[in-house]
Amino acid sequence: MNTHDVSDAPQFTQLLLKQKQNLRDAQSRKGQQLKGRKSREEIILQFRFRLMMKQGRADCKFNLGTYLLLRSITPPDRMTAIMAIVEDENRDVLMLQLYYQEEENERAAEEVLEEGTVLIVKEPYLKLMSDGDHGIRIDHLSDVIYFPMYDERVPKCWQLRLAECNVTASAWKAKGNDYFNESKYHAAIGYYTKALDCSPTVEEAHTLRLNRSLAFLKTKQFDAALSDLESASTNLKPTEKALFRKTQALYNLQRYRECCEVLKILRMEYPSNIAAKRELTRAVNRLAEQEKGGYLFKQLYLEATKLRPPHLDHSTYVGPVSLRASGSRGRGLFTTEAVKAGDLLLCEKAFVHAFVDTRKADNQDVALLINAETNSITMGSQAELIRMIVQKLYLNPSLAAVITDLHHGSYKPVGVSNVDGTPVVDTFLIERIISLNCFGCPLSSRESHLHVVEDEMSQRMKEEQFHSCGIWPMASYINHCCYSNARRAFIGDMMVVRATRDLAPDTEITFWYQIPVANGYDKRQKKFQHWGFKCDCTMCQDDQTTKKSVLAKRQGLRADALKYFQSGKRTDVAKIEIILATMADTYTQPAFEVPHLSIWDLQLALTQMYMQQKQPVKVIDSALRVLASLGYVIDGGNLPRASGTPMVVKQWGLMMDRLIERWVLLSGAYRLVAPDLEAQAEEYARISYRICIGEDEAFDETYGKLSDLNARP
Ligand SMILES: C[S@@+](CC[C@H](N)C(=O)[O-])C[C@H]1O[C@@H](n2cnc3c(N)ncnc32)[C@H](O)[C@@H]1O
Repeated sequence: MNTHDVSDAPQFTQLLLKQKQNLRDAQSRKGQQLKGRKSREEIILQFRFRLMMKQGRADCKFNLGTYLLLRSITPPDRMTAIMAIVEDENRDVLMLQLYYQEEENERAAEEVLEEGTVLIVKEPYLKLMSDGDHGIRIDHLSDVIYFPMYDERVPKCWQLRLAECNVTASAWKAKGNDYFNESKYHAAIGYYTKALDCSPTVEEAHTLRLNRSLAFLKTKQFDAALSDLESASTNLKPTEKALFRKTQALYNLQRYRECCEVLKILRMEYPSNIAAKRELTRAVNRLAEQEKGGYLFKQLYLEATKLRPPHLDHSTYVGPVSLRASGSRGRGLFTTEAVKAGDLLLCEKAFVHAFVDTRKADNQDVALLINAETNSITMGSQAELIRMIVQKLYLNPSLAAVITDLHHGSYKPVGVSNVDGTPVVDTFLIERIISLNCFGCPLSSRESHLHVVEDEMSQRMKEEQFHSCGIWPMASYINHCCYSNARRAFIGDMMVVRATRDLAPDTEITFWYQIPVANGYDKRQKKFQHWGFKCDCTMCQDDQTTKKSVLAKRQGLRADALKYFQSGKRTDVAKIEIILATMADTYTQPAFEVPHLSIWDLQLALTQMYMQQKQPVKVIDSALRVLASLGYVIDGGNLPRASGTPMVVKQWGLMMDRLIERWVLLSGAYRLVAPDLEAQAEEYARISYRICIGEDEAFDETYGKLSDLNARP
């Protein structure tokens, strides 16, 4: 949804075909033995040389067997994957590539695959690389088990520090502390764990769990930190540190109510703890957002402007909606009570959000993601999104279901969630989930709205495509409908979903996966192929049942109108009016039942012309026609009218960004000829703004900045 899909671009289609051929070739080699391999020395030398030159590319893979016991014999290199040369017990060597690892600033490659690391690779895939060499590719984090050097299972010939095998718990703990102090938290966790296995005293075990919990917090393993803190305090009174760490884990797992409760205890028991006071305020704010939708949207905007990546410290609010079955559409979100146009349905924090800073010229964060099974190629940060989700689920298994429950089409996930105490994260499942549920997003909808409004006619109907993207699990349950009743907006990594119409209880909420444009039924449906459905909304049905000759006539009239617009002659206005009236006659159903998609943007441009000609009465008539063509039913807005009659939107139609500006224009035009309607039109402008941008606290600032529209020449 709003991602940069380049599946149909000829230069990328070739890439997809090549990738598919590679996969077919790989499949045909499945189970074969390696032949004609280079010598051990040659492979090591080449890798060390590569390490210096920083080169290498990947292409295809096939299955080797059940598991391999390996030891790395070179320092690691980091490219897309972390790589090193590994040997088995027979001293055969190959390149090992670990994909979807933490970033260098989170965990150095040296810490993941230090020279001498011993590991087991489950179900290894042997990959033929583009340079003709072979490598072992690991896509699933849970396919690797690392053995610390002190582990008895490490083959004798590889054990370096046999003398350490009988060390006491306190000696292991001291080693853990050393690693912790060097910020090598994963190694520290390993040593604390070893110490806990060496029959520590109750006090020792308590300290070890406390120490390990901090290392877990540092490595974002919040589940494990919590579990340590809970078992550390079963017999003993929780210490100040333990309580504080518990609040950190709970906060990061977005368990704000529990977090507040622990913080209150902490405040009571240790009143001088200043950090706890600050944290309590923060957690209370998150709870108010989570339970009541109490957001200070201006604050959110400020944060989105300053933070890079724009990952805001705010929580998710699920409004009056619930997840239910939606017939052939699978599951969907439904209203649980009546809502008004503009009401908040969801304000969701991204589960993960991969940001591409469009102001940076190098575009280094943009990558191509090719899916040979779904025939799709996207450009953006989706590959990074896979890495982020895989990591987050691997580190915090309690969060797995939030993602794995999402729609994944025909993909059959593996049936186990845990092997040998390690969580199983199926990277290919995550990839499929991203492909069907990911949203492309701007830095903020306000920012992209300003572009839309400042663009001229040629840009108006362009689908917005973004390189930043994220997963918002709750919003992912919303199905598509061209004639939708909700819209999504973004403020940094927060998605705001509001109703675009008044909705009765138990109404299914829908929004656009792709903005509906007047380019015909087939072209519209093609965009949904990727998700495997056809839209059957009233507009799509109408397009399908309208005779081809009528559609062609409509297209012809549209082309004529566009020509007159381009000429920009004042005298052509009358001709455009006639064309628009003739186009309206090609529809058999009224716009309040089936919006007239071919007309609204032309009418919009006509309103602009009337505004430039300073004809307020015409502006009012034309702007109301724009709204009517999109399905709005408005009472009391047309002229002439009896003063004092209120203007009421009886039915809301399709919500397009540019309608905000039309309402602002209407407000300005009414000021001149029907002043009692000015405020009413402005109120509708605000509601429309709130829907499209997510909030209306910055409405005055935005429309002030756009200059006084009514004063434009
Ligand atoms: C992002 S998911 C939406 C939630 C999904 N219905 C579920 O059960 O989890 C997208 C999938 O929903 C279904 N879907 C969405 N809109 C639909 C529509 N208008 N008609 C039929 N199926 C639709 C398609 O299977 C699509 O691949």
